[in-house]
Amino acid sequence: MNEESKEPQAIRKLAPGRLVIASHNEGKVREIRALLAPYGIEPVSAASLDLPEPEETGTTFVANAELKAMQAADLSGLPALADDSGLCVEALGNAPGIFSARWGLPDPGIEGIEPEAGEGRDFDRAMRRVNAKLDALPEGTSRAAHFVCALALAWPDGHVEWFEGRVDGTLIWPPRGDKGFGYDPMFVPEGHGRSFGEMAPEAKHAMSHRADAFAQLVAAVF
Ligand SMILES: O=c1nc[nH]c2c1ncn2[C@H]1C[C@H](O)[C@@H](COP(=O)(O)OP(=O)(O)OP(=O)(O)O)O1
Ligand SMILES: [Mg+2]
Repeated sequence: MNEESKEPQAIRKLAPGRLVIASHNEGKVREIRALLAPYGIEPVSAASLDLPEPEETGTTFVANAELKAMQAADLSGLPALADDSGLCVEALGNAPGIFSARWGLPDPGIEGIEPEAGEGRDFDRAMRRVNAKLDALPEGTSRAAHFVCALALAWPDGHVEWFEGRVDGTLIWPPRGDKGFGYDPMFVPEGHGRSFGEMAPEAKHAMSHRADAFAQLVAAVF
């Protein structure tokens, strides 16, 4: 398929305002909007449609992305794009992984993570917990980590397509930068000196797990 024939198909399938971003995470929604903008797609967010936040009962990133996308497509009658992502720390058996958002809660209900006082999701807390787990391991333990992003695109007829992206890097302490979201300030991508928290959005989009998954989605769908 040449470029000219791809363009009209993209517009027909995913017209502006005809795609729901099935995410309640503002940081993610901001990034997904920026990644879709070059294709002329202006999605509506799950929050603006008052869609509920489903329970993420899957055991993989893909399963959770699929569940979030299917629920949003079902409730809205529109195609829906969901993102399930997380930080995998190799020396921690790839934790926090699919529980990356939960590690920011005062009591994540996860064995080996002490409950704390407080309310709401807090990524300073989540990053501190990751760093404490690494510090408890023998000196010289690898601080290698990767982010994973699974995207699921669900159509109202029940058809789902999914894509998975990844970026490798190292965890630093203390965290650096106030850009991005989540674990960005403690993650330095391979071959770079700055953390995701120190990078402008365009720099992060040039190499992130989310951009990697998006490239696959764009190649398959547009
Ligand atoms: O680029 C990233 N930079 C930093 N941290 C990141 C990134 N990508 C995912 N993460 C971490 C934080 C996030 O909270 C969790 C995903 O959990 P995840 O369930 O997929 O998302 P969520 O609950 O925050 O929003 P929602 O499910 O409504 O899309 O992993
Ligand atoms: Mg979630």
